[in-house]
Amino acid sequence: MAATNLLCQTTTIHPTKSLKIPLNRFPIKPILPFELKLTSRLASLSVKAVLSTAEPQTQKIWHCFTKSEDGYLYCEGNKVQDVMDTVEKRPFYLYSKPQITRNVEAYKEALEGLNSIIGYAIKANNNLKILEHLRKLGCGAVLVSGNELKLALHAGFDPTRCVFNGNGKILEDLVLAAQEGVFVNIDSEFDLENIVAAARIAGKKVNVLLRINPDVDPQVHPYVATGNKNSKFGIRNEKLQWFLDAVKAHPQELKLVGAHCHLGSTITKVDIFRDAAVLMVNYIDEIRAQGFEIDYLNIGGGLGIDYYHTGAVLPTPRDLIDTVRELVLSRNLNLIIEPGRSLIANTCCLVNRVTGVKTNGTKNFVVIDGSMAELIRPSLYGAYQHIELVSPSSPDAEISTFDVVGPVCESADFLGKDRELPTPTSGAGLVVHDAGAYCMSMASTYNLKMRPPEYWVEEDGSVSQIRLGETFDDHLRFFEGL
Ligand SMILES: Cc1ncc(COP(=O)(O)O)c(C=O)c1O
Ligand SMILES: N[C@@H](CCCC[NH3+])C(=O)O
Repeated sequence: MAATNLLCQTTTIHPTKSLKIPLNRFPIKPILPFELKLTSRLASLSVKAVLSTAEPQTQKIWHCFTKSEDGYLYCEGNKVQDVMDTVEKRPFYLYSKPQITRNVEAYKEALEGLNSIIGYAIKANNNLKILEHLRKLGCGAVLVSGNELKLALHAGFDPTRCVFNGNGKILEDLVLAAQEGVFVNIDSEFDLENIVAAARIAGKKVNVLLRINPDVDPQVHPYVATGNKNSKFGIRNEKLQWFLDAVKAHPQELKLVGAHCHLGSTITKVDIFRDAAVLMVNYIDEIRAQGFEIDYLNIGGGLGIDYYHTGAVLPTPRDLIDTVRELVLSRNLNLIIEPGRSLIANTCCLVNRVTGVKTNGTKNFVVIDGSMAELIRPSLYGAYQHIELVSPSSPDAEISTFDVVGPVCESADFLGKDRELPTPTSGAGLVVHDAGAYCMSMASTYNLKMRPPEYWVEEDGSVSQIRLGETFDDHLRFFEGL
């Protein structure tokens, strides 16, 4: 595939600039000041970028997908149209492997001078090739199921750099975690009992962290908020003493090594992490005062990304780490972080083909072959993901406002609402950006839309398949021999 000089593009963003953001471009709509009734779809809102004191004066943002002046979309020097012409004719995910590396390097550089573990949250994307690459780059892993743990082991992750999270961990999975020496987060009274039982079965003492729910509002969609007091995750501080006593009562089974919190996902203000970290180090002081020698602060994941493609100033991994650095150093702690989205989301597009264009009453639709089955975030959270065509349209293509929808038999089956696009022709390529996190890993086979294949652009610019697409025969296999 043709390599061009369009490798990666860097944009320098100035934090004081005012941004014009169309109101229909907020990813998760039911939140805060943006729940306004629009009289015009094209109405826009002036938003002054709000900066925390921890944020730098300029930031570098990498884009691995770039548009050339003549209107073609490229991924690391590959024309996406050329990739489409080469691979199977069905929706597919296209990743940039170098971008994954760059994202990890950004975290590693930010963490210099700290003892730390980058625990990649496997739930964001569980492609085995991607996991192996992240492991080679030095990441640990964060797991929420026994199968994620098995996959992490399969991908070669060092289990002593893995953390097992979750509010409903089952005994069998905890036994495996205990055998392998994985850190386990205690989430509830029954969870603690199960971890004790697992330690006995495995004949191993388990390194545990207390998942404390600090009741800090992450200012995100309620479905992805986890650190406020009514959340199903973690323990409340009023119960802290009960858990400390329970750990003390099981010296053969449990070693308390740290405290964990995870506030939620898509967080775009580092002050939120700072507020939580202040509370967490205070808990750590209290816990240490009772004679526990705990060494780890785990601040979870949650850093958001620029889904809107507005060039907005968003906190980088460095901003996140800098905001907690002094707190971590002052208590001589090891820092664990659990990024998912900020490591993988911007490395990938879902590439689709336009099936046709239709108009119903006042609404225009672009119907594509991809759908909520391949990428559910817009349907589930009303999330915004940027959409564009991969090739230039003809000069006479009328620009209109479209809902971009799939073929699935649900009115919730949309990838984007009210998007301004040149009217595409049937067969045109259309991408949904920032599809690396919580897209393929949340894909389903609803309406028997089989899960799509995945490809990545390698460091040398070549394109390789990194997952086969599911087929109809795969579905039939579930019934063989029954
Ligand atoms: C406990 C825990 N850690 C890490 C993550 C990863 O979050 P994100 O992908 O937003 O970085 C999640 C998901 O929200 C989580 O629940
Ligand atoms: N699935 C969510 C993130 C959930 C994070 C897991 N606690 C999303 O797509 O944004």
